[in-house]
Amino acid sequence: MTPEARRIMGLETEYGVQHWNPAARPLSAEEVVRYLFRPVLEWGRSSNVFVSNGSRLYLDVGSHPEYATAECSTLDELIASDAAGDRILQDLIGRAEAALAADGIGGSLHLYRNNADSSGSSYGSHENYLLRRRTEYRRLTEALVPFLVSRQILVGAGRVVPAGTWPEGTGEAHFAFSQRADFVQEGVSSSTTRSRPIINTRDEPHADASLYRRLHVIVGDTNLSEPTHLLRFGATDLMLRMIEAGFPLGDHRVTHPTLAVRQVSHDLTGTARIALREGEASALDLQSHYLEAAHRFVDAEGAHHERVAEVLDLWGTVLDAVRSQDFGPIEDTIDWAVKLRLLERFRERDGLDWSAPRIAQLDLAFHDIAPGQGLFAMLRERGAVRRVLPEGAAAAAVDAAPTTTRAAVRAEFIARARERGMDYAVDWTTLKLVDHPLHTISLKDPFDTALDAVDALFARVG
Ligand SMILES: Nc1ncnc2c1ncn2[C@@H]1O[C@H](COP(=O)(O)OP(=O)(O)OP(=O)(O)O)[C@@H](O)[C@H]1O
Ligand SMILES: [Mg+2]
Repeated sequence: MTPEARRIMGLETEYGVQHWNPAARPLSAEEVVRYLFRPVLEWGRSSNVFVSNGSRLYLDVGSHPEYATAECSTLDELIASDAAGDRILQDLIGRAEAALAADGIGGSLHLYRNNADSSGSSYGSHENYLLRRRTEYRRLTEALVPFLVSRQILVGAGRVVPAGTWPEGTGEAHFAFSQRADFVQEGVSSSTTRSRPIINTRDEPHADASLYRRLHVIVGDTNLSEPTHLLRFGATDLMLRMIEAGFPLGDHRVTHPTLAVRQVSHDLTGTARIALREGEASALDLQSHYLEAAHRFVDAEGAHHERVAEVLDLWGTVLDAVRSQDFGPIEDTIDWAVKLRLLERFRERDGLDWSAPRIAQLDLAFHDIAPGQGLFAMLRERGAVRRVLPEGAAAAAVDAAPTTTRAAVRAEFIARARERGMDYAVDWTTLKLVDHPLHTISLKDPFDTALDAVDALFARVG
C-alpha cells in the first residue's frame, strides 16, 4: 500500500455495566465502576489512562467504562485492538468480583457490548477515520450519510425492541437491525456526542491539523463478531476512498436522516422507502448501488489491501440474504443474524413472544463479556461464529500495540517509563514524563513509528 493510501482508524466502545446479586440489593452503576476501576487507579493514578497496547481506557461522564483502540491502519490491527479491550475489562471484572467478595458484598459483574439499557439510555460505539484536510469535508459527509443510514442492514447488532417504540406509541415488540438507531437525534452536527448525531463534526484531528481531519461517526452499533467488524470498517473505508477520489456515487440526499435511520432499522426486509431529496430508495437499493460502485472502483484502481475481496464478498452475501430473506448464509457471520437465529430458536422452543421478559433477558445476555456469561461468546467458542483473526491475535494485542502507527511509539514510551517507575502523562499526540516536562515528545504524524525520540528522551533523563 502506498503511504497515501493508508488510513488511521480507531474504535471507541462504551460498555453497559450491571451488578447481579440474588442475595442483596445490587450495586448502582456508579458503585460498580468504582470497583472496576480500582486497579486502574492504583496502576495509573487516574481513571483515564493509556494502557500498554497504546489504547485508552477511561471513565467518561456517566458510568460507562470506555475503551478507545489505539490508532490502527489495517483491519486486522483494528479488530485485534478492539478485542484486546474486552480482555482487559474481563481481567478487571475478575478483580472487582474478588474485591466485592472480600468486602462481603459478593455477586457477579456484567459488562455489555450493547448500546441501550433497560432504563432507555444509550451509549455509543464511535468510529474514527483519518481524512486528508484537502478533502472537501461537507461534500464528504453529505455523500456518506445515505450509506451510514442504510449500513445497519449489514452491520447492526440486532435488538429486541419493546412495544411502543416503532411506530412510536403503537408498535408491537419486534426484532430490529440496530441497537442504536432509535437513539439517533441529529444528522451531521458539531454539537457534543451526547446529542447523538450520525456524524459528529467537532474538529479534533489528534494530528497535524493543517494536513488532517478525523471523521467521527457516532451512528454505529457496538459489534461482536470479527466478520461484522471487518465489513463495517472495510466497507466504510471503501466508501471514503470513492468519495475522496471523486468517484461518481450518484447524488443521494436523505431528506430526514433521523427518521430514515429508524425506518431502516425496523424493517428486516430492507425495502422500506426512504425519502430522498429526489425520489426515494430502500436500504437495499442504496447498499446495492454502493456495492456495485465499490466493485467498479476496485476493478479500476486495484485493491488497496489484502482483505478487499473478502469485504466485497461479505457485503454482497449480506445483501443477498436480506433480499431473499434467507438469513442462513449469514447466521454464522453477521451480528444481527447470529442473534436473530438464537432468539428465534428460544421463541419456537418455548412459544415466546418478542415481548416476553425472557427474550429481553436473552437479548441482554447475548452482549455480556463477563467470562462464561455471554451468549454470543458461547456461540463463538462452540465454533458457531466465524473468525477473521488468526488464533492468538486478540490475546497478543493486549500487550502489543499496532506496529504501523504511532501507537507503537506510545506503547514503547509507556513500557520504558513503567520499567523505570517514572510517572508519565500521555495523550493521542504527546508523550511526557511528569518529572521532565521540558522533554515532551510530540506525535503529530499518526503514521510515524520511529523510536528515535523515545530513545533520545530516555538517554537524556537517564
Ligand atoms: N488522527 C487520527 N485519525 C483517526 N483516528 C484517530 C486519530 N488519532 C486517534 N484516533 C482514534 O480516535 C479515537 C479517539 O478516542 P477518544 O475516546 O479519545 O475520542 P475523542 O473523540 O477524542 O474523545 P471523547 O470520546 O472523550 O469525546 C481512538 O480510537 C484513536 O485510536
Ligand atoms: Mg471517546
